[in-house]
Amino acid sequence: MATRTTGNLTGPTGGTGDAAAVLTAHGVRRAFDGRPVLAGVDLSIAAGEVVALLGGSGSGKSTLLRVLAGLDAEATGRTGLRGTAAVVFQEHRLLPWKRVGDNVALGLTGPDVRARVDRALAEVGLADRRRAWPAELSGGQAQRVAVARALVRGPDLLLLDEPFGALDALTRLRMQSLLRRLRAEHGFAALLVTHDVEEALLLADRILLLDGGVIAEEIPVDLDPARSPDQPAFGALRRRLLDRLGVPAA
Ligand SMILES: Nc1ncnc2c1ncn2[C@@H]1O[C@H](COP(=O)(O)OP(=O)(O)OP(=O)(O)O)[C@@H](O)[C@H]1O
Repeated sequence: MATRTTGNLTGPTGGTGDAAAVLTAHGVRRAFDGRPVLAGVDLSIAAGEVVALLGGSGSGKSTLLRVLAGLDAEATGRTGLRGTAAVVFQEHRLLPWKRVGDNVALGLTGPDVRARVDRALAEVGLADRRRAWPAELSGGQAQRVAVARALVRGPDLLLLDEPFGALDALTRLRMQSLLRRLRAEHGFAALLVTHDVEEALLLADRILLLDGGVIAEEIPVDLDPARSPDQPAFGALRRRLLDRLGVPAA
């Protein structure tokens, strides 16, 4: 397992002892202006596993994801990534002066780039928008391009920071089902930051609750793959999570 050496994050290069893990973190800490936000986070994500990271607003979810993505030079602790990771943020972050296809191709090299881009766009249902400009896309389409841009790299791990948070409810449902399909087809692992309990239950194999700067609770989602919110077991887990997050029953 390659170990991150960005900023103050250090660790052994030979592995962390967690052979099946695609991502590990040990004792990750981050403070802003002397105020600790991450106070020693430990986690491990197995190859192909989808883990949702839930927590109240300001609990440090996005901070943790940035650290795990290698985007925070100030964090301390140890992280390890096996293979490649790609990140999708809440905003699509497409370059407005590049066409859709060129956004997806960004940084790729080789004779088959065009074919890979076409395949990735087809997988997110945008085969016909390769020459469009980002400004010509709806919010949902732009976010699909962001997913294609991640997918085209063949990632072992997707780091998803509220990827559907800015979308309307219907588009959000469509994107959730797209992610489920892509995951089934490609088998990537994912860490999904969300504050939507239902989204976490629909997509994740396991839920981590971030509270007080640490992973305060880990909840396995023992639901069948064809899960749906109207199943009693789904409802029971939802209630348990909402209770844990301090949301009173209606
Ligand atoms: N660059 C920064 N400078 C100063 N404080 C920051 C910075 N980034 C995050 N914080 C603070 O760290 C805390 C955690 O922020 P973070 O965005 O990680 O929380 P979150 O759980 O993702 O929240 P939300 O669910 O509302 O998006 C907040 O109090 C935030 O104000």
